[in-house]
Amino acid sequence: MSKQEVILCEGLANSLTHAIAKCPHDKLFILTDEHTHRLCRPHLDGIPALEEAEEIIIGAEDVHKNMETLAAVWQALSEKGASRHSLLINLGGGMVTDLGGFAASTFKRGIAYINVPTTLLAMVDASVGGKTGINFNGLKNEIGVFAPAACVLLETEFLRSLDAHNFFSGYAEMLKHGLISTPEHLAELLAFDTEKIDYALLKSMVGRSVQVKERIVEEDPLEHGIRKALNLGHTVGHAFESLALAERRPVLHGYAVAWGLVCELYLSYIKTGFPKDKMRQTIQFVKENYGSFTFNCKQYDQLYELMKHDKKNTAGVINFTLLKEVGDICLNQTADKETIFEMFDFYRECMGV
Ligand SMILES: NC(=O)c1ccc[n+]([C@@H]2O[C@H](COP(=O)([O-])OP(=O)(O)OC[C@H]3O[C@@H](n4cnc5c(N)ncnc54)[C@H](O)[C@@H]3O)[C@@H](O)[C@H]2O)c1
Ligand SMILES: O=C(O)C(=O)C[C@@H](O)[C@H](O)[C@H](O)COP(=O)(O)O
Ligand SMILES: [Zn+2]
Repeated sequence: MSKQEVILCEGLANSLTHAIAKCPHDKLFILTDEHTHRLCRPHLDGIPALEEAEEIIIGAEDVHKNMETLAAVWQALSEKGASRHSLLINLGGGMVTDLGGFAASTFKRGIAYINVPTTLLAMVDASVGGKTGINFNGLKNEIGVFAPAACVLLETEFLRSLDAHNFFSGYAEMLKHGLISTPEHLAELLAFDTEKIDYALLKSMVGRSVQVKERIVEEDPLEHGIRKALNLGHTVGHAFESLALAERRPVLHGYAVAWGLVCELYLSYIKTGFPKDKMRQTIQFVKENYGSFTFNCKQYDQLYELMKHDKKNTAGVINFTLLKEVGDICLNQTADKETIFEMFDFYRECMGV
């Protein structure tokens, strides 16, 4: 997999113009969702390289990260005359970059694409690293391919229009990066004033956070080993997200990850000796900022079944990424059903569910 260029922009117009020039193309397409078309597309007005670009607009949020939307994007590319040599710009959050990246990398066996992430989550995580795909059969990212964007342009000015829920959703993936990197990075995240956002400081933290991901992806782009660290919190988090989707009470991905981190830090504490004080400190942050996902003990089996679909699993054995310490990662950890149910009991008790 080719190395991906990730640029923390000082001026999006210049960076985008250069990025487009580096991708020879016959036709240019811009993919947005209905919100980013309204809120973010105007930031690109007046860029000469985009003058002839065709627009493709899809529905917003994860309920649209599906086959129907994917087919609609293929259809639009086909009808608007895209060729093997066309270029797609994904302007949006992780939903747009995941689905747009998958549409691009499968259309005519693959056209180039550039990601311009507009949410915190997409900037620090989704737009980088080449995981693309859609949800299918009630499961997260069940269909997809590894296919990196030619270039990822991070313009943190977009974050000024993000609502608090989507801010915290992205912040959960930053916390995950803190937990798998260094105590200093985690401490900085836990101390950040999320009520009165200092956007200059946030920009530098976005830079540090995305670097955690970049370094890991560079070492293991196809998730044979260390990339599984980026999945901390997701074995349980994706099960929460799928259950919520099935019950028509969808939750934001980062919220599911935050609650998944609570569960998987507990597993880390009992199985790999993660320090109790650091577990409590992180859980406190989650309790204060994310509320809780409600479920009862009758749903444990359903969550367990969902976890059996995790992509890290082999031969039906549920695979977790756990921690011995902040930054000390234990891959390929398993837990029996009894321990997993004990973990759910812990979650419900400490989150007051
Ligand atoms: N590929 C990966 O490595 C990876 C990593 C993490 C998450 N993901 C996926 O990313 C998706 C979540 O991404 P997300 O959190 O960005 O959600 P999203 O793309 O659904 O965006 C959330 C909402 O914010 C709106 N929005 C986007 N930019 C905005 C802006 N600047 N101002 C105001 N509103 C804006 C969107 O229109 C949407 O309504 C999930 O599907 C998740 O599975 C993928
Ligand atoms: O980039 C990765 O690798 C990750 O695991 C990042 C996650 O935050 C992200 O949610 C990813 O889409 C999960 O991938 P999946 O393989 O568990 O579907
Ligand atoms: Zn994630």
